[in-house]
Amino acid sequence: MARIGLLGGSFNPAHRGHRRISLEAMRTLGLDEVWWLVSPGNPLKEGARDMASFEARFASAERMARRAPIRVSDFELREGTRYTVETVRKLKTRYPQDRFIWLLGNDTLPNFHLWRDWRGLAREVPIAVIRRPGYDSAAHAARAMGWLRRFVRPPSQANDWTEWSAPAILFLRLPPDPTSATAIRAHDPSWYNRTPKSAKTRGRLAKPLFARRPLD
Ligand SMILES: Nc1ncnc2c1ncn2[C@@H]1O[C@H](COP(=O)(O)OP(=O)(O)OP(=O)(O)O)[C@@H](O)[C@H]1O
Ligand SMILES: O=C(O)c1ccc[n+]([C@@H]2O[C@H](COP(=O)([O-])O)[C@@H](O)[C@H]2O)c1
Repeated sequence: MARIGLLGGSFNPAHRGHRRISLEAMRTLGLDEVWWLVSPGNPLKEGARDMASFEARFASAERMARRAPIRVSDFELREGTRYTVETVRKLKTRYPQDRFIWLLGNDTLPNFHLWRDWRGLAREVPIAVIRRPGYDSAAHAARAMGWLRRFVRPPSQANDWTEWSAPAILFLRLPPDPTSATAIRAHDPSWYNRTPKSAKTRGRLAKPLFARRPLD
């Protein structure tokens, strides 16, 4: 059994905040790996004009994940899933021997009640929430927290998450990292026009990334 953290995102682009929170979560939750699930299209960001191509976002994630126990995955593109609840159900079916925990930044909590079947998602996997500067009060006042609050686990039990039955939600006490893709795009507005030229990346995308097990 591997203990796997799932970080879904647009990665538009990936940045050192993604890497840092993944490594910190790995340590705190006793994870073997973190899988970055590059979203083909966040259902709540449909039509976003500053969204780079999937290939460019995937390549940026691969660069940022280098030399870390982080796997960048195109699982959602291959499986045709757009909603996290579907993705997680497919992952659990595909990798029944592994245990998954969903990682998210607390900036996503205020809109979590808009995710498709978010209660169903919370029943599938425990959720670990990572603080972002400036989002604490909005996250705790989030509409979804009205229901999720009763499932909050103390940070002292973080390493025991595989023993929990979902729903379970844990607020990790990690040093907040201010990095954001929005700020990076504001600084370099043209990045999303670039597409990766590397044949290596095209080759990687052309064959199943998860042929057997992601780390094989
Ligand atoms: N610095 C950070 N600290 C904590 N969580 C983060 C951080 N950056 C991203 N995340 C989380 O990682 C996941 C994927 O994030 P995403 O790819 O959207 O990056 P982002 O910086 O939030 O992008 P954008 O600014 O475009 O919304 C989300 O759950 C998000 O909350
Ligand atoms: O399932 C949903 O309805 C849903 C709605 C909005 C966002 N998500 C997921 O949330 C993750 C973070 O997305 P983003 O764009 O904020 O990086 C990513 O995996 C999305 O697919 C999922």
